[in-house]
Amino acid sequence: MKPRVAVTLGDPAGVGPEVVARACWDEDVLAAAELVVVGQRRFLERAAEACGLKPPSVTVLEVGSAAAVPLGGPSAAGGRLAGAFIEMATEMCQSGAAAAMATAPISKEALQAAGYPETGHTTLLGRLTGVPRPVMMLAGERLRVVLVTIHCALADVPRLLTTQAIVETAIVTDAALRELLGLARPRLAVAALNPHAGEGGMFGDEERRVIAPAVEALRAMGVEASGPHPPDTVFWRAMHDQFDVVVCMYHDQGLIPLKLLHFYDGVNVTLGLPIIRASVDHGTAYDLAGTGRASAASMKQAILWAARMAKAKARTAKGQII
Ligand SMILES: NC(=O)c1ccc[n+]([C@@H]2O[C@H](COP(=O)([O-])OP(=O)(O)OC[C@H]3O[C@@H](n4cnc5c(N)ncnc54)[C@H](O)[C@@H]3O)[C@@H](O)[C@H]2O)c1
Ligand SMILES: N[C@H](C(=O)O)[C@H](O)COP(=O)(O)O
Repeated sequence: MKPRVAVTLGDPAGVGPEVVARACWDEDVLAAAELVVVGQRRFLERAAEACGLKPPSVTVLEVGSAAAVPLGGPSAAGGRLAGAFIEMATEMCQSGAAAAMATAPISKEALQAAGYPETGHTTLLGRLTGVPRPVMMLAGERLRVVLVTIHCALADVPRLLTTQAIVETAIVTDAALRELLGLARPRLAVAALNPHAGEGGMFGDEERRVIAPAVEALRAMGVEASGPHPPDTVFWRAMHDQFDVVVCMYHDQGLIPLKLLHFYDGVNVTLGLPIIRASVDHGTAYDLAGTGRASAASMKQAILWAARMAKAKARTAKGQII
């Protein structure tokens, strides 16, 4: 049986509805999952028209008000609807009405203009499911990265980076790669923060004070972790199969290499939640909204990943080997 995947439309002012409309016509997607679009048919139809497609014959769960949302920029109205779509998809996953969710992009600015205190899906899903530290993983065929600190100012990173935060991120990652991706013994490379891993303390001491103790603690717990590795070479090594995932100290450390390799087909997966969520790796692309030119490759991958992880989770729950 195909897993039912709740697909949110994202911010209606961005390219979300267009990439969802395209994905709803994709043969691989339709073969892998039963789709329920969580949003509003008017946005899906507007998007299909922009893409030169017929409106997809997919179930649409109507959520939110009939407020007008102008294309091409953040607004409180768009943020309010985007938030409502995520809330509904989460409820569906929690109640068993859906096996997983796949999300189209939202704007953090619009979400906050609508009154949400969160900085994106990851923290919103954390609140809705009662998980204090969900882990953001971005993944493609060639590279996987997880982030210890996520959406914060670069100046705040050294303060937020603690041994405990690194250990918790790595433990969630280790468990999720086993359960959802079927890796028997995930190899985690923990990146350093400073150039050349601090060069013995010449360029910072976070490696010695914070990161190395985390690696030691993880190894004592049986996690196959190593590091702190110099950041300028660790991604290349992971890409050449020396590691299964790189544990990154801050957002752009991990997302620059990931998006350079996988902008079109990368996915963003939230680890450590009681529900399954995969997402596109790109944003609202307001500059493309309404043109029909946005690539749907990442949206397609997000739905395929959501379906695959839902199946793996169901098999693990039944005690079968993945
Ligand atoms: N999954 C998510 O919800 C998610 C992910 C990333 C960024 N965002 C948010 O999106 C908003 C805009 O962010 P940004 O401008 O930094 O990044 P962006 O990804 O929206 O756009 C960056 C560039 O990539 C292009 N692009 C993006 N998606 C594309 C696609 N599918 N096909 C072709 N080209 C595409 C855009 O036209 C733009 O030139 C921000 O509020 C950001 O926080 C959301
Ligand atoms: N850093 C994420 C990315 O670039 O894909 C992104 O901003 C999305 O964040 P949420 O999944 O928390 O919305």
